[in-house]
Amino acid sequence: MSLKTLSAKNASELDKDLMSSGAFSIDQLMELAGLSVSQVVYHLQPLSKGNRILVACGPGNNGGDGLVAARHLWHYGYKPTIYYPKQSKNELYQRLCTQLKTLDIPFTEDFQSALKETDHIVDAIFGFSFSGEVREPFPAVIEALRDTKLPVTSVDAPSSWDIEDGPPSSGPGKGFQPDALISLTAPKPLAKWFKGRHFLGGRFVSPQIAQKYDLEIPKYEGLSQIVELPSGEGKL
Ligand SMILES: NC(=O)C1=CN([C@@H]2O[C@H](COP(=O)(O)OP(=O)(O)OC[C@H]3O[C@@H](n4cnc5c(N)ncnc54)[C@H](O)[C@@H]3O)[C@@H](O)[C@H]2O)[C@H](O)CC1
Ligand SMILES: [K+]
Repeated sequence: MSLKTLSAKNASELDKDLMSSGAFSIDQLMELAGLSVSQVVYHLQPLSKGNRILVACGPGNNGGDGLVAARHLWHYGYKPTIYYPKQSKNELYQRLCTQLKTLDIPFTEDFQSALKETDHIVDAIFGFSFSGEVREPFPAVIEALRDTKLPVTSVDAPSSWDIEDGPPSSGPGKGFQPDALISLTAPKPLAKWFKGRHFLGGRFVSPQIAQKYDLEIPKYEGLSQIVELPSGEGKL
C-alpha cells in the first residue's frame, strides 16, 4: 500500500481544519500525538532493555508532543529526563511542564551530560514548521543526535530535515538518520529519504478530513495509537 504524503503547508491547514470544523482543541490533538509517541517508544524500547529516556523538546508543538509523551512514559514505568532549552510562555506548555514537575521528572540544561545517562532519545525538537538553518542552541544537539550510538526516535520529522526535501546537504543535520520516525496524521514528503522503522500516529483523522487532503489512513488495530508502516513508505 502506498501512503500519500502531506506537505508542510497542507499539514498546517489540516491542523486548522481539525481545530475549526473538527472542533478539537490543540490540547486534545497534542495529547493524542504524544500518546502515540509514547507507544512507539514502548514498542521499540521495552522497559527490560533500559528505562531511561531523554526527551529533547523544541519551542513549538513538536516539543509539546515530547512533553506529553514523557508524562505517559513515566506512567508506564520509564525514567524520562527533559531537555527543553527554549521554553514557551504559552499556558498550555506551562501546564505540561507543571504536570511533569509534579511527577519529579527532571529537566536538564546539559544535553551532552544527559546523553551519557540514557538508553533512548526522543527527538521532539522540530516538526513540520521547521525551516532554514538550525539556530542556537540546537546545532550541537542535532550533531549529538547524528553521532550518538543510542537509538533515536524522531517525532514527525528528523529535526533539521527539510519537510519537503529531506536530509540537509550541509550543517549539523547532514548525515543524521534516526532509528525510528513517527509521522503524525500522515507522513511528510521527507519520509521518502527515511530508512529506519516508520510508524504513523495521531488517531484522530475523520473520513472527511482524510478525503479532503487525499490521505489513505491505514487501519489502527484495537487500542493501538500507532501503526507501523513498511520502511520507505511515503514515497510519492
Ligand atoms: N495534526 C497533527 O499532526 C498535530 C501535530 N502536532 C505537532 O506539531 C508540530 C508542528 O508544530 P509547530 O508549532 O507548527 O512547529 P514546530 O514544532 O515544527 O516548530 C516551530 C518552532 O521551531 C522554531 N524554528 C523553526 N525553524 C527553526 C530553525 N531553523 N532553528 C531554530 N528554531 C526554529 C520556530 O520558531 C517555532 O518556535 C507537528 O510536527 C507535530 O509534531 C500537534 O502537537 C498536534 C496536531
Ligand atoms: K522532530
